[in-house]
Amino acid sequence: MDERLTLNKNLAQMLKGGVIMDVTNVAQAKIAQEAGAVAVMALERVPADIRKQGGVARMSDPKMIREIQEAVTIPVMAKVRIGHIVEAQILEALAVDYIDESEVLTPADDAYHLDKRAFKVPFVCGARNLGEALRRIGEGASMIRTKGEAGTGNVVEAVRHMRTMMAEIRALTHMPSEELMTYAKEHGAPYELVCQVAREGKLPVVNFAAGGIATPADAALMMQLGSEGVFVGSGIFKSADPEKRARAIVKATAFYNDPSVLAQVSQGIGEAMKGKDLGEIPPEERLAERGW
Ligand SMILES: O=C(CO)[C@H](O)[C@H](O)COP(=O)(O)O
Repeated sequence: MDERLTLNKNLAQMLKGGVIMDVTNVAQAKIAQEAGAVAVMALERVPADIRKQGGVARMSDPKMIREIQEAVTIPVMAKVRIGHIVEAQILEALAVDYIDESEVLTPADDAYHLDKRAFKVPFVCGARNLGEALRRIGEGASMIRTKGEAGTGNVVEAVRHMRTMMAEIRALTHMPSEELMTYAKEHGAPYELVCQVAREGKLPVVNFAAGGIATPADAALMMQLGSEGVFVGSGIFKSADPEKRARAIVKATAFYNDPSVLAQVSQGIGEAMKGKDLGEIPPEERLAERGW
């Protein structure tokens, strides 16, 4: 099982520097692939629609996932509700490339996340801070994404989560070894993983940013803050011209440190999704608060 976990972690490294796009049908999956996405996330509704329509958001119809798997050659990810063991078994049976145990869907279990070591397929999980990331990695996640606030078109939470994570990692690298156990206790993080981050100055798995990225500049910002790639959903398919915006976000993610390329790819790509101020979202509708 540990060999499998190492393999899965290495597999996720291959996505580095890339954009993973939420897609809800074959046409969108093809747009994503042609734009240069490194993977697609197959789901029935992008987070902005999940937010708008309300109700319980569940794993997508396997038929839709299969159609997308047949239509593209890049990896296909799909989401399960937090703690939903059977949805994860179904996605593994469908041979998706990654499972996202996602707070964007309505949690199935309000106490326990999945034991991801019980599966062969790699998992990606959301986190707002280092403690949460290390708990998910301890459960067997092969990839982390900061949560942001999905479906808002507002990057502020993604920035906050990435800055928190990077600041906590930096702080650990300066911490005297006798303080690490107390840190582990206070952050609810496995001690061995805390020691590893303190030694290496980075997470033991690849770390992407997600939630609210809506422009090429947003994607580049997350990369400059230390992200190793980005997930974009609503920001592309709720914009005026998804094809142009998808291509621009891919290029901006690759050339995140080159303002002249960023200026060029940001122009003439049509209107961005409208977006929401975080103040408009009541606390009970904050998706990032789901999970622990
Ligand atoms: O949930 C996700 C990752 O699991 C989405 O891919 C991501 O959060 C999309 O958010 P947005 O719609 O704001 O781009």
